[in-house]
Amino acid sequence: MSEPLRIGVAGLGVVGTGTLTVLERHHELIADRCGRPAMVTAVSARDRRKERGVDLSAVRWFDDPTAMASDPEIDVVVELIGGEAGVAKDVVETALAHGKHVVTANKAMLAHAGTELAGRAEESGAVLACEAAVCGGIPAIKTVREGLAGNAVEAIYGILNGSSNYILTTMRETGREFGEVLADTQKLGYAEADPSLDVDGIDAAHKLAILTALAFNTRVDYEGIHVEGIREVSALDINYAEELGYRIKLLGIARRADGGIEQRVHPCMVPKSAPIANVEGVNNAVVAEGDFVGNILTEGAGAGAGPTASAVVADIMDIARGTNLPTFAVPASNLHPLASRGMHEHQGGYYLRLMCLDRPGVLTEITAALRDEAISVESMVQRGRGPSGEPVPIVITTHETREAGMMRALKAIEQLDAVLEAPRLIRIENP
Ligand SMILES: NC(=O)c1ccc[n+]([C@@H]2O[C@H](COP(=O)([O-])OP(=O)(O)OC[C@H]3O[C@@H](n4cnc5c(N)ncnc54)[C@H](O)[C@@H]3O)[C@@H](O)[C@H]2O)c1
Ligand SMILES: N[C@@H](CCO)C(=O)O
Ligand code: NA
Repeated sequence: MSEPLRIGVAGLGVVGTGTLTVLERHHELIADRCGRPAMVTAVSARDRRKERGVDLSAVRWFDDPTAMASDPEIDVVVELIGGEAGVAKDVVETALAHGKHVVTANKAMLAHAGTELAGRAEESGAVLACEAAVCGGIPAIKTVREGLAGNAVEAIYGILNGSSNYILTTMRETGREFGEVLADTQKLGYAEADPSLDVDGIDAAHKLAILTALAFNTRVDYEGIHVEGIREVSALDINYAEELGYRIKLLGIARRADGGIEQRVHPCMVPKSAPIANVEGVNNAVVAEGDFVGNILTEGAGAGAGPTASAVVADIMDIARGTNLPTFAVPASNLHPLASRGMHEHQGGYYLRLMCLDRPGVLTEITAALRDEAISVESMVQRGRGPSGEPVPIVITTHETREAGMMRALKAIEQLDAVLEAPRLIRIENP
């Protein structure tokens, strides 16, 4: 058997201790599959005395993870500290500068500096691997980079944030409102330290930025993503969605379209019959559309110690086997600039919910605003009548139309005297 691969782990939180556990428990299996052992020889975290349930007696401890990243006795640095910049990025840059391979789960860092870091890895001949960064245990990166290598990818999309999916699922199942369910996510162990990263769509956008680069061989362009979260989704909209045959899901979508690639994260109404509509709770799912293979859906746990560590260890094993694949499927120097397609050019169907005074002529005013933008109504629901002066919901779905026109129509509708609250708009997606 060959020399052991020597691993330094920076960060011993949920994913770090999970990674140590997998490497310890499957020591023999990993050595058999790789033809050499993979051994953690050094670690770094903030608190040396903390009890973590893993045996650290035989490993070297570094208070400074950057010092560990330049240690000549280490072959692979596993960065599991987190954070868009700061110490995590210092660790990765230091390791790559010393020609060491890097495995990371840090989607925030890669969304902002992925192209640059992949370039540094290429220059030093090192691997920068990040399967754990995109939907934890789901092999999303391997599926696109390796399994679909012979396909042109038309689109990649999915449920990329488990906390938001849990909130939407629970709202639907219990009829509770967003604010009441939000607190539950903290107990799941899935939420980011700052839960607004989850519910405002930012975490999903971080992962989408990485997937887009992989699928389309483009530079990572987080700034080009249109991002909306789920705070505004109400129990009322979830009920209407059910009635109309849809589920509301927070999707991250990157699709080739005229003039470039559309990248967006927002709540979507998807037909209940679509496989992705039935991915519930904390689960994630990624769908890739390849020109030869068709649609591939992978579903599973996008977070948690075991699933995320499973992906970290798979990357470590690639390195142990001597596999050196580019981070984003092509060498970083060959990544194309991404021609971002603006949201105003998006074409799709829309769900609108308006809270209106129930009086003669209101519907005519609303449909006139839609007609003026050549928007064709697919269905309209107005039911019930509240106490005098109370708003009643009017729900409209439209046929496919251009977002720019829809936004103009919405502005006109919002200004009508009979429309009492800001209209709610949810895009309809037919995956
Ligand atoms: N938790 C998940 O399920 C999950 C899933 C996918 C990706 N990730 C990503 O994995 C990474 C780690 O997440 P986590 O949930 O394990 O975080 P965590 O907060 O549980 O652990 C972070 C660890 O980093 C250490 N750390 C912080 N600052 C440090 C410093 N200056 N020097 C040395 N160590 C330091 C902490 O002591 C802690 O051990 C993040 O990038 C996160 O986005 C996590
Ligand atoms: N906060 C993330 C964790 C995994 O990236 C989620 O809820 O999916
Ligand atoms: Na993954």
